[in-house]
Amino acid sequence: MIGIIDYGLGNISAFANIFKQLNIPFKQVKNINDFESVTKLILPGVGAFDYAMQLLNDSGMREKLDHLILSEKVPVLGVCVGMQIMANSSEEGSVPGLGWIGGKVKKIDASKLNHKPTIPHMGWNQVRAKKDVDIFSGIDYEQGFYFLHSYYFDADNPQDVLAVSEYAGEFVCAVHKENIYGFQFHPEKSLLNGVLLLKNFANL
Ligand SMILES: NC(=O)CC[C@H](N)C(=O)O
Repeated sequence: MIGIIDYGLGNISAFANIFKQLNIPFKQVKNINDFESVTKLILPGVGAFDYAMQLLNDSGMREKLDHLILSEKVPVLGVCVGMQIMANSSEEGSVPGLGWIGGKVKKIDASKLNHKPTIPHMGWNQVRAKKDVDIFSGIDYEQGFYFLHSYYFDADNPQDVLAVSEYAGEFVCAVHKENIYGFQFHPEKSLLNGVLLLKNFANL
C-alpha cells in the first residue's frame, strides 16, 4: 500500500485523487502509528526547506522514516521540497536535511535569464533522463512535467542524477539512489505524464 506522508505540507489530496483514479490502494500517514501495511512512500512538499524540515521533525516520524528508507529500503518518492529535504542542506535555509542522497540544494542563478520574472521557474518543461529506469517507462519527455521552484538539488554523485532539465542552464530535476527517488517537478500537477510516473512507482 502507498503511504502519503502527511506532515502538514504538500498536495496530499492531489496524490490521493490520482491513486483513487488508478485504483491503487493508499493511505495518509500522519504519525508513526499509520505505517501499518505501507510498502511504498510518497514525500510531498510545497514550501520552504527549513519549514518542511521543522514540520517533519515535529511530526515524530523522522526516525521511523530513516529506518524504513535507509535500513528496510522501502521505496520513497519525494516531490519538490519533499525531494530537496532528501539532501544534506539547502541555500534556502539553515536546518540540516535528511541526508538520504548526498548533495546540496542551490538557488537557480537568475543572472543567466533575460526574461522577467526570472524565478521561480514556473510552468511546463521538458526533462532528459540520464538513466534507463522503470519509473520513467512510457513517459513523454517532450511533454515533460510541471515545475514551480527557485532551487534545485545539486547531487554530489553524478550516479544519483536521474534526469535534468534546462532553465538558466542545465539543472538536476530528478535524483535516484537505490530505493530513493526525488523529483523537482510536480507529478501530481503534470496530467498524463504525472499519472503515469506515479503508476510506474506503484508498480516498482
Ligand atoms: N514548490 C516548492 O516546494 C518549492 C521548493 C523550494 N522552496 C524552491 O523554491 O525550490
